[in-house]
Amino acid sequence: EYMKYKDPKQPINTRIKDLIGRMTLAEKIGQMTQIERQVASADVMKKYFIGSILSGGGSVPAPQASPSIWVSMVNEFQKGALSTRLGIPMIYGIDAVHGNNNVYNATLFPHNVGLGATRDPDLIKRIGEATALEVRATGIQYTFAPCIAVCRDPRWGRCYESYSEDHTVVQQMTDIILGLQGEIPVNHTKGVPYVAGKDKVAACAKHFVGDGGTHNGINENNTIIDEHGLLSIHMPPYYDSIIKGVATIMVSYSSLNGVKMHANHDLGFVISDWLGIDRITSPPGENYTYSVQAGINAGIDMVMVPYNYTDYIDDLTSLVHKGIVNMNRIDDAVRRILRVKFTMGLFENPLADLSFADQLGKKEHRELAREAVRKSLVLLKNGNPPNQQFLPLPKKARRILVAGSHASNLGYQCGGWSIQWMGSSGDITTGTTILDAIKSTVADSTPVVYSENPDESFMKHNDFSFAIVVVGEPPYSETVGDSTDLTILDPGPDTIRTVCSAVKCVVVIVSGRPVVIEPYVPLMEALVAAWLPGTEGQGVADVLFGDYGFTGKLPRTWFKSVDQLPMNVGDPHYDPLYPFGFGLAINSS
Ligand SMILES: OC[C@@H]1[C@@H](O)[C@H](O)[C@@H](O)c2nc(CNc3ccccc3)cn21
Repeated sequence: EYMKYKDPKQPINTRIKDLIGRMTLAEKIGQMTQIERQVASADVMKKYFIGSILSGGGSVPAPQASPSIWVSMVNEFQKGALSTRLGIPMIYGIDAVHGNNNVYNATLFPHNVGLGATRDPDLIKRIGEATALEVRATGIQYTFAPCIAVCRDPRWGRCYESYSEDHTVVQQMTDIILGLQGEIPVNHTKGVPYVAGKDKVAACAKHFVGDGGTHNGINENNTIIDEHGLLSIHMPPYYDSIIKGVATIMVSYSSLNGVKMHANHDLGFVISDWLGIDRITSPPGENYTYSVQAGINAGIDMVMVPYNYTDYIDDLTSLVHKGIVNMNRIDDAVRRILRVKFTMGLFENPLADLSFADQLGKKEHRELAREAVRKSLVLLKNGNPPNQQFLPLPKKARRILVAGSHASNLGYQCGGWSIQWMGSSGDITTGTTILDAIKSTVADSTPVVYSENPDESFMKHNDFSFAIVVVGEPPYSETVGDSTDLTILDPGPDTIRTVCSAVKCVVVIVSGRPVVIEPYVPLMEALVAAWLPGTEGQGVADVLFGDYGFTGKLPRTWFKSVDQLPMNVGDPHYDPLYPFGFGLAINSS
């Protein structure tokens, strides 16, 4: 029989009103529930009216799963959702934060800190477009990106997920939303969620608010800041995201002046973080009923449970029956969720197909990533006076040495949130290491010798024209990445000392943030910040050997010593090694 909510010709508000009027409490609470794929099945979807599923970091249907395996899994769950009385489609979310990074063979773009160095919003928008296609290749319609944190202290383990310490750079980079979700039509009401269609995905501005301003960069900790500081530093990127039609906003684990954001009171829909409401109490989960009450009444619309969904559903149901959570709050939450699902056409196209399968890791996207790598490189030193500049390197040379822990390690150059939640070392996916990039860039007649950590004898008994030393940080995510010393992974410093005292060298730093480098700068001819470039290492060689110039500018202050932290551009005691915005160019004379 005809039902208004199923009619795409009806205005969205009419469809929402009609559908919500038909829904039972159980169906409404189901929409407010997001579960992890490991506890999901078609039967669970049908029985509990679940509205959303996610892949946590590294959670894949099979190692190196192909697009067709992903699509089959997503469609299996979707058929369960569609078999419910009202047939409300589910939405599947994943952290595609630098490409569809959990998926083998996906293009992994530079992490956000590197994209901030490009100062190129159009590039970032194109990255959003490519990312949307590679997410849809796996049948997924929703990504927990962009992270629009304004990281104020590089000791924070998630600082590489932040575009910049300067909110204006972060605001510029919210253009990625237009790539992920699609450009907003002129007649679309500003601030209302917008997702164009089958080749676009719903996005998620995160983590609301002040995640990048926690005390001493301690993850999930307390952001102590006055209203002016909050509204002038951390909030502005949310205005830009909402104006650009962002579909969802994820709440931060962190607290604001002692109040947990997950329990703090006002968008598309608001989603909690993983176990986010459990962490309202300390210890987490101590009083789950209270967590549900506080979270939902604070304005969370969908909870990323992600495992104990029957507790969540039972607790919320009884809170509503007791009138502790008002039905108006439930209806508000469900309306926001349905608005996103209707506006993105999920009711008309609930099932994925393989029409985007060839988008995964396709050449054009890798070339785009390579362009992003080129533009993300920041030249910090080039030559020791009175000599001429050292870079660009000649492609023809007698013999080149490539050394360092990060020269031939795809996992290291991708960083966290790469195939595994915390990333990992070695050949994690398809791509080009910096070593391979150098080899394919130099003249055929030029020998390239690779030694990860050569000793003095090796250096003494070998003759090189120059050396490229690639060192930096190991991959990390979230709290594991919190650091108070910010040192380069051993034996990086030794490699710099041993190689650069024996032959002229350029040091390339692969890191998620500024690291301790000041003691070694005098030893080197040139210094390049490469951040976390992702799979397309060719972009590094493109610039080192002069096929392209250096255009990157520091998106963050590079400190002299960690004792100076926190230290941001504009601070009175500003005494950096290299200031925010710094970046040398090759003079073409
Ligand atoms: O992966 C979902 C979210 C992510 O979008 C948030 O940015 C981040 O804060 C976040 N942390 C976790 C918890 N970490 C986790 C990751 C993989 C397996 C188990 C736990 C999940 N999530």
